[in-house]
Amino acid sequence: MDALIHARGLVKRFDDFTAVDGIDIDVRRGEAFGFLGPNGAGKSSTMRMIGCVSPPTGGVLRILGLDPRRDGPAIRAKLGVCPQLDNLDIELTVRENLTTYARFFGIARRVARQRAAELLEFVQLTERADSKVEPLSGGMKRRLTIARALVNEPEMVLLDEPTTGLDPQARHLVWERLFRLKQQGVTLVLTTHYMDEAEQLCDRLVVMDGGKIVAAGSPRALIERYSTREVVELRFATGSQQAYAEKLAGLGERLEVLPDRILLYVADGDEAVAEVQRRSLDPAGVLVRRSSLEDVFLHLTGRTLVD
Ligand SMILES: Nc1ncnc2c1ncn2[C@@H]1O[C@H](COP(=O)(O)OP(=O)(O)OP(=O)(O)O)[C@@H](O)[C@H]1O
Repeated sequence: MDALIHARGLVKRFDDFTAVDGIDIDVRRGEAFGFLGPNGAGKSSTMRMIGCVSPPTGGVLRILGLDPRRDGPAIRAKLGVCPQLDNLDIELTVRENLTTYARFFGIARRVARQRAAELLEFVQLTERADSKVEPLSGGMKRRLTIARALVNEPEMVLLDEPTTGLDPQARHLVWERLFRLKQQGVTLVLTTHYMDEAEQLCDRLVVMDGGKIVAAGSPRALIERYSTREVVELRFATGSQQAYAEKLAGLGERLEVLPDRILLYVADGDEAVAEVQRRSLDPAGVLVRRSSLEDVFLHLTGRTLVD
């Protein structure tokens, strides 16, 4: 197996706090690999170790077959990094952000200009090439940061929460570009706390919580293993959720009581709704949907991903 990232028992400690608590991962060439988890799960700390900007405290870590403790500069030269917060140079134009960055990699000026033009086309910013960065929308800045991460034609691109803070339309544009990169065979490694992002983009992912991996696999395999086919969401206008939960006993495989709704895990949602009606429960709101990674996370940790 051609593992671009190989980690065994990887640990990151800050003083006496353990942010990453002995994780094992293998990322293969050409796949999109995700770290899914809530804030503070240890995703960014892991990414920073992979990006060779933060040394591991313990365990084994190999990136592109090299040792980050010894070969940091050589590894970084082959990576594209899209950090959680855009750190573009706001005094430069859109194009200059790419050409200037290219110089850090020793790319000749003429090649850099050509590559910048191609990348701006790719991220659909050609028309803004000569404008300053400041007035760009959040989505445009994100796309420019992604373009910048591609300047050195990296073997692997690291994206820390690529669409956090973007509106739905801007998120879709970013997803679409990342999907295109994936189709071109670029290995993508991303962190996210959005289950839909993980489902859309990742071939395989690990679910992290409290510095540990609590589950690993493809989105589909995780849903099949840890959830049911459908979920019925019930909202009750009055009375205690717990009292309703008791009346729903025996319905479906599993039941979760959240502060604002009850989730019923079932094979057939419509059948379950009919049974709810037979029991004269009369919920104020009913929604039948397919299981998602959110349900996997809830099942594994007892908490929702985004509170
Ligand atoms: N430099 C640091 N010093 C001390 N603690 C840190 C440091 N960096 C991160 N942590 C702590 O480690 C834990 C994991 O943080 P990390 O940023 O890796 O989580 P995350 O899953 O990426 O969450 P987020 O979505 O907020 O970035 C957090 O509790 C955080 O406060």
